[in-house]
Amino acid sequence: MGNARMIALYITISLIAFALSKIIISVLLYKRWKRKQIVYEQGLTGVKMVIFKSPVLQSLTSEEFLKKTLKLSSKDIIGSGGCGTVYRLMINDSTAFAVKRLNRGNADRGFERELEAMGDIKHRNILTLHGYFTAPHYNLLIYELMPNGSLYNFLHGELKAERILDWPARSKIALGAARGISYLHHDCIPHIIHRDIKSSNILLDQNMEAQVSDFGIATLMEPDKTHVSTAVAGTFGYLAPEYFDTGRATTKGDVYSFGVVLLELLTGKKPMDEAFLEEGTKLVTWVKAVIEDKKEEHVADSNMRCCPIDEINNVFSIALMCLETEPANRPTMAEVVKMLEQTRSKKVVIDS
Ligand SMILES: Nc1ncnc2c1ncn2[C@@H]1O[C@H](COP(=O)(O)OP(=O)(O)OP(=O)(O)O)[C@@H](O)[C@H]1O
Repeated sequence: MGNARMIALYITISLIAFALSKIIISVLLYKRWKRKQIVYEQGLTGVKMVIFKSPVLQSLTSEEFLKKTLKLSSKDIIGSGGCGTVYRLMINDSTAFAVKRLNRGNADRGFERELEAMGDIKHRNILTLHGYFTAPHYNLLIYELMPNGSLYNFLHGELKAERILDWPARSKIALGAARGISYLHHDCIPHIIHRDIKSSNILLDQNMEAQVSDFGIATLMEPDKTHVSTAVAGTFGYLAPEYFDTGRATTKGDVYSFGVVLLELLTGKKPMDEAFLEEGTKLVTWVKAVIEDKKEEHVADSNMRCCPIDEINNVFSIALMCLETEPANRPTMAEVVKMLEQTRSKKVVIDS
């Protein structure tokens, strides 16, 4: 009798737990669905626009947004890359977005789920995705517009001559980018591998704070593959050596690419600078040789006005750790953040 009662009690508890879990999952799914606002959907033409609710977008009407998006033309282009073209979308004098046109159409549910997951990520060092637009022959991603463009443009592009980045600005960008990547690796569930860390994917806001962009793009472009190929999963000069053998993107591969970005910040040189190619070398090999000879201050970018030697040498050492040939010997991004923070705080102690 006692046993029968116990069994009945267990069954009742299990049923209540099952019902409760169903209710919780439904509430969570409903909340997620509510968070999204479908601005426009036209089944016949296969066009759909989804804008994630946010304070920035509250005052905009769907028609206004859609009309302006469809009017984008070559005069609005602000950049282009392997996956598509980026446009400036001016809604009014005070509101603007960056719209990235991906050269693939026919979004499936997996593509949309991926974008919704990207829209959920909120971090001060990760570029915010505000929404997307799908059409039969192309897709658009709607991002926050970064007024200062990319780190690449400051170090090697048209902004190089106009505005020189001093060491404090570079050190702030390095730490911000490291925090953004660390957030993707360690705090997002499931964890996210960026796959294409490079200076053109580190954008700069109005305060020259780094925002990491383009994560997930490689997966979006090749949705059916278990791993992504070199053509879209990374950029030569930034790819970790093991990638050429395995073809697999890993968090330690991101750490290696971040090490290359640190060298770019320290030396002001491109990873595959023409001068290196002529000599049959590359930035990483060149810097490793220089550091072995303990001559790192000779390769620090002479455009940085003040050069706190100790701090710069520390960051060279952090870059070298990231660039270890054996992935297991590289630090995690969380460790890189800690080391960069310690380097900066040491400087404050010395300065004060
Ligand atoms: N949100 C944004 N705000 C301002 N400028 C942007 C934004 N997104 C991209 N850009 C600019 O557009 C350029 C091209 O970006 P895009 O991501 O298409 O290519 P990429 O990262 O340079 O190369 P690839 O896509 O081949 O890896 C960037 O280098 C940057 O200057």
